[in-house]
Amino acid sequence: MTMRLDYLSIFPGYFDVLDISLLGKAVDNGLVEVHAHDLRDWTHDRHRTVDDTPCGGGAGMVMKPDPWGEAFDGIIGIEPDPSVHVIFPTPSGIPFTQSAAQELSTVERVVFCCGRYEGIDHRVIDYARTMWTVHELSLGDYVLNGGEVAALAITEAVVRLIPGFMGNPESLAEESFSPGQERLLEYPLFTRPVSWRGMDVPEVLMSGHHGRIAEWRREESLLLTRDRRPDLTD
Ligand SMILES: Nc1ncccc1[N+](=O)[O-]
Repeated sequence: MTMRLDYLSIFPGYFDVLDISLLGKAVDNGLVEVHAHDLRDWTHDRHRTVDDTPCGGGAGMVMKPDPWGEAFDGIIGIEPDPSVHVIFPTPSGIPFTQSAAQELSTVERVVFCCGRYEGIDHRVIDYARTMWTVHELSLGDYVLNGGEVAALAITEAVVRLIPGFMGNPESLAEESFSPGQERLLEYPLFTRPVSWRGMDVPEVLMSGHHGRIAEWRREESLLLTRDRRPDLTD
């Protein structure tokens, strides 16, 4: 299965980065197909206007609905299709989690709508909900200037879970937030040299005793999670 990813933005250049590293490899081996679109291509005035002042007053500008609607018609189509997943990255969205990434890694088509300014006219989201499966997702409680960086982060979290993407699927099993791992943070990792600037790799890891190593790692995960993310332990 090839996943098709579309990105709608007034800064489509943000998505050139998808041509490099693992994501580039996924594109090369046909696991994903990436299309970035400039929202201004669906404007008709000389200034290629995509925003206007907010109804009801208030600071900043709001993205007009018309370009989005025409872009949707051109990129996705005019027929409802719940198999298309449309993602609006927004600080007012549902927190994006590894389980959401897991679910999205199985869909065939994802369209990222990257808002700028103060946001997108709400009717765009309401319209999208009548047509496709819509996700308003937040990466965290902070404000970025637009949805592009969040769309890249969500893309990376999702694409790396597509079967066949990672060389060694084993490496996915033990990560933080992996299903079946309970919800524990990953234990500290070490590699050679065994001694580095006066600091040694914990002896247990060099013992070859797999039971004790597993026990040490679980204990470290529990301590770390309790200390940094007590919310995950309840
Ligand atoms: N935090 C955010 N700020 C702006 C746009 C999107 C965001 N987010 O978390 O997805």
